[in-house]
Amino acid sequence: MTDALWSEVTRLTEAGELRRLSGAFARFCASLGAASPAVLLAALALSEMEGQGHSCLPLADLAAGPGELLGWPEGQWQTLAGTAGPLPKNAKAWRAELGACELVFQAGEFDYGEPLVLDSDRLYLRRYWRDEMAVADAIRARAQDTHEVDTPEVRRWLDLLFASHRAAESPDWQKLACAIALRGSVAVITGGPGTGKTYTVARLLALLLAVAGEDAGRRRIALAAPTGKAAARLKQSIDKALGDLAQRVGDALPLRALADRMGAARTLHSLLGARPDSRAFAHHAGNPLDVDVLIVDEASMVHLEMMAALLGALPAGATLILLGDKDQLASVEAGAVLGDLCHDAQAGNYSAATLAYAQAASGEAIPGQFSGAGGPLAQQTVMLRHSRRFSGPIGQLALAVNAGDADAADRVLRAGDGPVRWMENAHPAQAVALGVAGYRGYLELVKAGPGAGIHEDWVRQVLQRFEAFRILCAVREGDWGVAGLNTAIEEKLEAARLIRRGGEWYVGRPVMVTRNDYGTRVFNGDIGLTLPDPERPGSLRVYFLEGDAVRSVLATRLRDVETAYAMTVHKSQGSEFRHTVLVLPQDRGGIVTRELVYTGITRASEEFTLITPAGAGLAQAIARRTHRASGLRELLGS
Ligand SMILES: Nc1ncnc2c1ncn2[C@@H]1O[C@H](COP(=O)(O)OP(=O)(O)OP(=O)(O)O)[C@@H](O)[C@H]1O
Repeated sequence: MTDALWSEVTRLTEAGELRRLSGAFARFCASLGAASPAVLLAALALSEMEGQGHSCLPLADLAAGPGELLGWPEGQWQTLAGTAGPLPKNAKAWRAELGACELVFQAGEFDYGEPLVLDSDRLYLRRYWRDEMAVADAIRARAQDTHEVDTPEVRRWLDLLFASHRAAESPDWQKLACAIALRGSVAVITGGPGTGKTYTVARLLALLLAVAGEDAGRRRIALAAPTGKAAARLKQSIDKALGDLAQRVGDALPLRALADRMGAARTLHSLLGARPDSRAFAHHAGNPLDVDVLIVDEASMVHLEMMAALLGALPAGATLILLGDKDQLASVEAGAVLGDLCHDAQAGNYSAATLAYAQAASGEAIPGQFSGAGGPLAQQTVMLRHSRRFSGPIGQLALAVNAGDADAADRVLRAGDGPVRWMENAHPAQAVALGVAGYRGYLELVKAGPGAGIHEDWVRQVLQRFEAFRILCAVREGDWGVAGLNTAIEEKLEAARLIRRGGEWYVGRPVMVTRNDYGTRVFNGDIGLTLPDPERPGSLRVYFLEGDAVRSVLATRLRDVETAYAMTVHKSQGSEFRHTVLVLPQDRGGIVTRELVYTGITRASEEFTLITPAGAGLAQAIARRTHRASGLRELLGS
């Protein structure tokens, strides 16, 4: 009876329409025991959903046909579903069908370790269900764990710490964020670029120190981020903010000692103790992290499994502060954790108790429009709403895109002066020419060599110049994608005699690491430049910049890398470039979304160029939201 289904699965797999893994998973389910073709079809769809970052398959989507959600061509789901015989007609009927199957675990039943889990009206792969439950339970428990605060004392400190400026917004959400974070064991501070997340968190650290009294010197504070670059950036900005603050508060608080004691910011992988060839980390509930306060930046990049591992490894008494921009693209892997956690961030939905506490502790009154009946996490979440370094045309464009206002975005793009440019109806050659011009600066410095100067200083300068410009793509394949542009840019750079390729590795080649390698300590997403090894003439090393520190690995030791003149917007998260060029492909439906365009724009600090071919459908892209199915919001009770 399942023959028709398997032959359609084979056909779709061979046509590249279906992941090989999904077919294999469905067959694995079939091998475990009696499962109807309908259940096998659901397992197949669930695996495809996972491949696209969804943590579950809502039964309503299954009943309606998840073809659109999966971005499948019209009719493809119907054809596949047709081979599975008559299917349950609605979510309720699917629930009954799946609930009766011995491959499906339901809460309350004896757990045989079935591969599929049905929770409420969502179907999960067991691993994602376990992670989602773990994240929801841990966050809920932490959000409810608020403690008594000496509000007059906190107010005095906040007035001192925020004394040097007039708030750019009313109420002063930065001050409120400190007060709210102080009382709990979790806080989420979200905001767009330049809204002062790190500025705020530096003051929060000072506040924690101030109220810790005699314990202050013993508080262990750790900084972390999903990538090495983001971690280095976090440390740099916190150090700077603490340094500025120290100058002002003088001896009132030992802030310099605090900065020294914090040590370097680490990647989440390294903080948790990632081990080669294992998904398990050295730190977990049985061997928790040795921290009192953990600050995680760029939290939008943290996927579900990582968040579950992080929360599992955090001691109960420690405080977790998550920083990030909820409107950026979600993590590459499954989940949209920050987005889910920030469900109430825009509206606030603060309870009367939160409003009263926040006013007493900060002196700031949260306007009535932000009051509501949000769950426990909403009470511990603050959105910073005013950007300080992003107010010009780039900021206006980002705001317009984020608000879904295609007309406003169009106006900024067409103004045609200043730092924003739109090359419309363009040809890929124009993106290539821009690339050659943009990369010329660092390649000329490479050609000039270190001269009589210090090799490391030259390397740092070259890397900094390379970091000033980047081409970002929405897709990997095709003339408008990473692969096509990298090839074309390399050819043109060679023709312009800016590079000389003798083989795969050549002087000046920028590379991106595509897989974690614990042996060489390079991680997925790290970007480095290939330059001569000063110790061994004729051999090449790849140099990575982390903050101001330079690290290098012998080029031949790097296995999983790709050339990185152009890279995907996804991989650019956590980085910022002086001039960012965003290349969008022809609209093929589904790929280019509002979050992708917003993330691309917000990578630019001084100059932004958009390049689109005819028929790019920018307005449609801005209207299209990324949707990731997940049960986290419901599980959190918000
Ligand atoms: N209340 C404030 N008063 C004065 N300057 C501020 C204030 N808040 C932020 N700034 C300044 O604005 C700039 C951006 O702040 P910050 O780096 O903390 O933002 P961010 O939200 O962390 O940005 P990103 O998302 O890019 O990391 C910094 O130069 C910071 O010193």
